[in-house]
Amino acid sequence: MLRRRLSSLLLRSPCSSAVASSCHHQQHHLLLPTHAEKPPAPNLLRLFTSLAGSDGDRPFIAFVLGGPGSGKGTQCSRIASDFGFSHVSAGDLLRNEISSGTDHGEWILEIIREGRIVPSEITVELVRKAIESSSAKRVLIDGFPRCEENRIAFEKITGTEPDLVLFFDCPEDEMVKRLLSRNQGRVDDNIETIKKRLKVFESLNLPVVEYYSSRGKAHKINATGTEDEIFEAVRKLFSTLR
Ligand SMILES: Nc1ncnc2c1ncn2[C@@H]1O[C@H](COP(=O)(O)OP(=O)(O)O)[C@@H](O)[C@H]1O
Ligand SMILES: O=c1ccn([C@@H]2O[C@H](COP(=O)(O)OP(=O)(O)O)[C@@H](O)[C@H]2O)c(=O)[nH]1
Ligand SMILES: [Mg+2]
Repeated sequence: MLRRRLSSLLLRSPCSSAVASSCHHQQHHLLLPTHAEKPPAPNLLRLFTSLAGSDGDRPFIAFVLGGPGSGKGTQCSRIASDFGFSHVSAGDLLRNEISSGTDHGEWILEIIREGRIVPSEITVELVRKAIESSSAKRVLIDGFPRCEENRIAFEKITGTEPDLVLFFDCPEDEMVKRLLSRNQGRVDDNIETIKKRLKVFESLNLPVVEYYSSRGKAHKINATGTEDEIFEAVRKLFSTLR
């Protein structure tokens, strides 16, 4: 059961109490191309070589999605240093809100502790400001949007769609193993919260990947193997940026 690949699931799990009320449940079946199966489409190559995003003034934006523990943060650091991207982690922005003692810090902490999704009003603003304050021409948005409601709010408020979506595809048991040995003292890296996060990921985040897949923007990366092996697949996809 745990060994199943999330991308091949016909998602039927019922909404759990861990699911944010603002994000509704849908059924989805992902049919994504892997990089190995399919080289980047010509329009993707054009976008890469153009440096800026399709709106001219704004940076090239890549959303980086995948389940908890799939290696988003790890791979984003490497993409950032090898390909000149700025790395915006939505989870880190939220944790900064908690540690800097903002008004809503305790509320955000409770949501993260329960594995739920922070309302778009908070995250879209944090992500938007981070993009705006970055001088980089290429930005990775790690771990956002977490649900369709996040996606729609981001696109509406910024008037922008990502140029590219990376999806790290990893079996659940591997993600659980990685999270339980992450050792960063995170309140959500315990088995109870991890189970909730996996449910939220399946029911709310995978539909976002499927949406972008249907728009020809999502690229699936096999996220099993060593960090180096995974980065090799990522590197192939991004190498036209150099
Ligand atoms: N390919 C890999 N194999 C084994 N462990 C990994 C791999 N990639 C990342 N990790 C480790 O797994 C944990 C989760 O990785 P992370 O990048 O934080 O994932 P995410 O941001 O998707 O939750 C970290 O402790 C990281 O060092
Ligand atoms: O756009 C976001 C990003 C993160 N989170 C919350 O922050 C937690 C940790 O997110 P992060 O991306 O750091 O976790 P990862 O998937 O990298 O383990 C998530 O479980 C959510 O509770 C959220 O609500 N919205
Ligand atoms: Mg992360």
